[in-house]
Amino acid sequence: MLDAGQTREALLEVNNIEVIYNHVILVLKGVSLTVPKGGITALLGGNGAGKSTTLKAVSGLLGSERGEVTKGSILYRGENIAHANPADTVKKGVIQVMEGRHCFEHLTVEENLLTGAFTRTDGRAAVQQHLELVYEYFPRLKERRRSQAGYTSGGEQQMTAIGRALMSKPETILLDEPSMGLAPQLVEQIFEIVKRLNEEQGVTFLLAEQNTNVALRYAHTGYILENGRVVMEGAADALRENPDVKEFYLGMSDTGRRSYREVRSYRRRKRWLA
Ligand SMILES: Nc1ncnc2c1ncn2[C@@H]1O[C@H](COP(=O)(O)OP(=O)(O)OP(=O)(O)O)[C@@H](O)[C@H]1O
Repeated sequence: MLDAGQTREALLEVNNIEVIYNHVILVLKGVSLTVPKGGITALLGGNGAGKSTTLKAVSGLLGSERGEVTKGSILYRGENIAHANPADTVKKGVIQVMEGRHCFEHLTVEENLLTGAFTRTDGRAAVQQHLELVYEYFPRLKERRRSQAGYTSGGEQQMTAIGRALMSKPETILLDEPSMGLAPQLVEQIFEIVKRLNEEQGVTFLLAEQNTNVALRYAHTGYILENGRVVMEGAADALRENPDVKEFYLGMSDTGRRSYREVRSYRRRKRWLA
């Protein structure tokens, strides 16, 4: 199972991109990554590392925040989408679920889901059928379908946000921090659904997470970002066993406290990359 992320064809290739906000704030300093078709790829790193910015660069949402890809390319199925508008990117099959859910609070859960189908041209019957499919994955949303989204729980709002993205019939979902603010049991439930959507519906995921532990248990491959650069990448199981990842991102170590010398060499590497 863990080879899935590594052996399949590349769907999305981010090549050495630089992103600048407001013409002056350099945030991504040459990020490259590959998302294989049918895989779950995790983008990891602490606060402000550049995870959301990377996702927005792919989905085309940077523009609304005065951000811009100033170098490099973003190839989706070989076509450069680095400067595409978000609606065109959705039509190509790539959609982002923003951090913090962003439901339309005054609309019902079902109305929220239906807004996700706005780029579709395959007719109401197909949309209705797809809605039922979304409810199969999120039975809780079916129960809550007539509730105003603003009055549903954080977990239900996260489900609504993912369900709404699914309504566009995406090939790839860019999922930003699905675990944010949710209890561990709910986080696990959401990741289980991600896994099923990946395995049963073939949806490719690129997910940004601060929760390294859960992300590396569900992803096939991972990239760790620090300060706008990729500092480590590899198969998820290899990253989970990596002593630096264990110590700095999973809060554990094989050998108890690691020696100052080892920590220093890691820091030195970080400085080198900075
Ligand atoms: N619209 C913006 N204008 C200026 N700077 C921004 C903007 N959005 C993000 N940044 C800066 O870019 C850097 C990376 O932010 P980003 O949100 O991509 O990080 P992140 O890894 O997703 O972290 P978090 O999990 O906290 O969202 C941060 O220093 C942040 O302050």
